[in-house]
Amino acid sequence: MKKVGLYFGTFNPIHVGHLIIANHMAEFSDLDEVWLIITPQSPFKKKKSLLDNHHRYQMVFEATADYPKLKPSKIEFDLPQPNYTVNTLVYLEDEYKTGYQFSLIMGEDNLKSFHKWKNYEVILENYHLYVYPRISDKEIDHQFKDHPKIHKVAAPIIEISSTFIRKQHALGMNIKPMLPDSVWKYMDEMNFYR
Ligand SMILES: Nc1ncnc2c1ncn2[C@@H]1O[C@H](COP(=O)(O)OP(=O)(O)OP(=O)(O)O)[C@@H](O)[C@H]1O
Ligand SMILES: O=C(O)c1ccc[n+]([C@@H]2O[C@H](COP(=O)([O-])O)[C@@H](O)[C@H]2O)c1
Repeated sequence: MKKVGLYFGTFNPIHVGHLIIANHMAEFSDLDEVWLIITPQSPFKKKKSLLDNHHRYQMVFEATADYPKLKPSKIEFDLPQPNYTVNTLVYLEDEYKTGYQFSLIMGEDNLKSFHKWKNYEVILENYHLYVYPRISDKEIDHQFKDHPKIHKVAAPIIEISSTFIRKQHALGMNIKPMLPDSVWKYMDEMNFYR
């Protein structure tokens, strides 16, 4: 049985914060692999300055190329938008009928709004959540505190966001250390976020 952690994100673009979390989960938890699922349209996000799915996928592909336990995934590309995670999980279970055990990876910030996700109770009934620390003022809903399916993983906190990277890059600031080299090169050559 392969234990796979699903790490969903817009990845517009993927940055070292994402990569450090994905690698930490693959190396230091009981997960065998982490799949980075590029979400075409996140339910709570606006489409503004959103790069084409395939470009975002290509950057995740480049970022994870040297990490055999990290795999980019296009599975949401052909699913209805916005992409509700519960629907993707149903699709995944159908595609990978045997030999896989899926779990979700999320930051503490997302856990704090998890009660607003579509059918979150169904997700929690069927899947384990691996939660890493994130800085935010909101409180964790009492129903998620000490929950047997929610596992805290002490991954490092790296407060970088794709929004910051896009904005500062457009202003001509040097954001190079925040991206894997291959991602920086691809983004620069393609003139993204200028
Ligand atoms: N620096 C970070 N450290 C850990 N987790 C992060 C970091 N940045 C984003 N995440 C989380 O990783 C997942 C995928 O990130 P996503 O690309 O959707 O967000 P983002 O980087 O915050 O992008 P944006 O700024 O465009 O909203 C989300 O669950 C998000 O909360
Ligand atoms: O299913 C939902 O209702 C739902 C609501 C918000 C977010 N998500 C998932 O969580 C991922 C990270 O969310 P975000 O908004 O922090 O980028 C996003 O890519 C979606 O796959 C899912």
